[in-house]
Amino acid sequence: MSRKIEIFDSTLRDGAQGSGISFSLDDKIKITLELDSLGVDYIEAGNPGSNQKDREYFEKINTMKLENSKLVAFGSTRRKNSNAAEDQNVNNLLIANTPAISIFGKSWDYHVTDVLGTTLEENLNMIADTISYMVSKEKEVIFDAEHFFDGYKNNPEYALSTLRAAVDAGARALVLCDTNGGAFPDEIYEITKKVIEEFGVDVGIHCHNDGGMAVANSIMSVEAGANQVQGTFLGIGERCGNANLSTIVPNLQIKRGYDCIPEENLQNLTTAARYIAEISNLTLDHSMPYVGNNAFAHKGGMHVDGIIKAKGSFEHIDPELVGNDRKFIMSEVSGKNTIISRIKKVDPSLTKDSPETKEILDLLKRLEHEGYQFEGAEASFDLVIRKHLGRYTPFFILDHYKIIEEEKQGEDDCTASALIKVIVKGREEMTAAEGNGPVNAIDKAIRKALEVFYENLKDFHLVDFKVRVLDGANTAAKVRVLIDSTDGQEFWSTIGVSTNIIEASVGALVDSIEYKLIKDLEQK
Ligand SMILES: CC(=O)SCCNC(=O)CCNC(=O)[C@H](O)C(C)(C)COP(=O)(O)OP(=O)(O)OC[C@H]1O[C@@H](n2cnc3c(N)ncnc32)[C@H](O)[C@@H]1OP(=O)(O)O
Ligand SMILES: CC(=O)C(=O)O
Repeated sequence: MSRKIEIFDSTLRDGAQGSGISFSLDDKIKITLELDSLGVDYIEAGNPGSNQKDREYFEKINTMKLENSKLVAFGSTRRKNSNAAEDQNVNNLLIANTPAISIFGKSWDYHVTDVLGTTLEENLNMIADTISYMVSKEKEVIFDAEHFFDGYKNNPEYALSTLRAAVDAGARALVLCDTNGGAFPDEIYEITKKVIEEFGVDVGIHCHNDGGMAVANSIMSVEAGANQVQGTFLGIGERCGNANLSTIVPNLQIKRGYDCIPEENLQNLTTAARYIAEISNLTLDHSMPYVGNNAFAHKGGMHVDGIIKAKGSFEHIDPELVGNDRKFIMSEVSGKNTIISRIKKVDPSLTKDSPETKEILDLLKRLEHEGYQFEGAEASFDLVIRKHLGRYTPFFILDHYKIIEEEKQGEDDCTASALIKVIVKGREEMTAAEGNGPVNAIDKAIRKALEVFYENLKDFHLVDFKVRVLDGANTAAKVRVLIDSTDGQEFWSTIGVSTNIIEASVGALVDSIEYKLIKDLEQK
């Protein structure tokens, strides 16, 4: 039987201490339900002594039923020279009505004297008094020993005495915190081992990432015997963040055989990470291990060739295990194997050795040399393939366009108008539109003209527009425009390159509309 490691998620508490993170009440509820369905053991969801939103959250979440996770409220030991039963913040923890409570207390003597401003003895009393009060209220208490590793290195006897005070008062688990995030994996391993030998109770690990080692440190603590890992789901948190659970869980479960979340839920890891990023209003780092968009993306031609021949040749795990996908990225460092799967979508009879495949690869490399970058614009590359293979009949011709830019005073945000003429099946259509900038105006005018012929363009819109100046900053430099579009079902990206920004934008826009029309026709 594999050893059970409790997964303790603090996205909603320590994650919320990350710069730029602000969860609404609704966000907190959604993230809680997602973590519960993934099967994490504990969700530390807030500090009811800190703010009204956290108090409202506990009120609301307590009306819902969680299937897998225990809710935890978080707060400090009582204030110095007082009494836990009369401490407002301590009592606020009880209002949260959670089965478990995390109490954090000081374990570094320097913090006791210089931050709390009290005696070493009084800090031990604060720990013992607060925990025994919570235990008397039938709470499961998890003691977060703040700055434990720094404290241990400075004064091991005192750091251990804080843990002793917690255990004697009834704490169920001792969590060793690398609060400043500067410890090394070997130190974490040695110190965790000593604590486990000394106390024989459940021990957890809580690491911050200031030295870039939070994941490695958490894993070394588990290897030393810890059976709870605290972290945040995407590694968000104060300063450089917390240990990233979306990396730790698969590392422990797939690579080391520990039991972290139900086996069948591992394949939901990527979806959960993307959902939590969306709710947190974050762009998920494409390179994030296991769950990032590029975690299994192959660009080098030889790597793609290797993967096609032998799946394990350039991947540490099968991406499906964590619900992620393998991707091949088109670029000037591609080989024939990278592009053949896209060519086959247009003409299944072609193979890697067909002359057309070599011609398209050469064309790709030439276009990339001219400034195109198909890595982020695969829809445009599909059109390049179709055009080269003679499998492309344009749905429309943009005969000409004219842009008038306007300097307007006042509130009106329309700053440009476009006049365009399109030809569809021999019929001409002229339209004009105003927009917030020339690209917006021309986009509106083309759509207005084409919707007369193609009703399905009504549900299509642009979601992102990026411009990059190529070869230096002079005014004759080329620009590359990338447009992301969606019709609510699918996202696609197209590219245009020119010395003229409007021309580059129109190129990307026309490709995007053509791609949508071809896609819909073929799906009929
Ligand atoms: C390592 C960690 O992540 S610990 C968690 C840190 N998280 C947060 O700080 C977010 C939530 N915090 C808050 O909302 C606020 O700090 C509150 C409401 C809890 C407290 O606010 P205030 O009462 O105004 O105090 P403030 O935040 O300015 O100062 C912290 C106080 O807590 C005391 N304190 C700090 N740690 C502890 C502890 N473990 N036990 C008891 N008291 C503590 C400090 O000594 C200081 O009190 P003092 O001014 O009397 O010396
Ligand atoms: C408790 C906590 O968040 C820390 O020590 O980092």
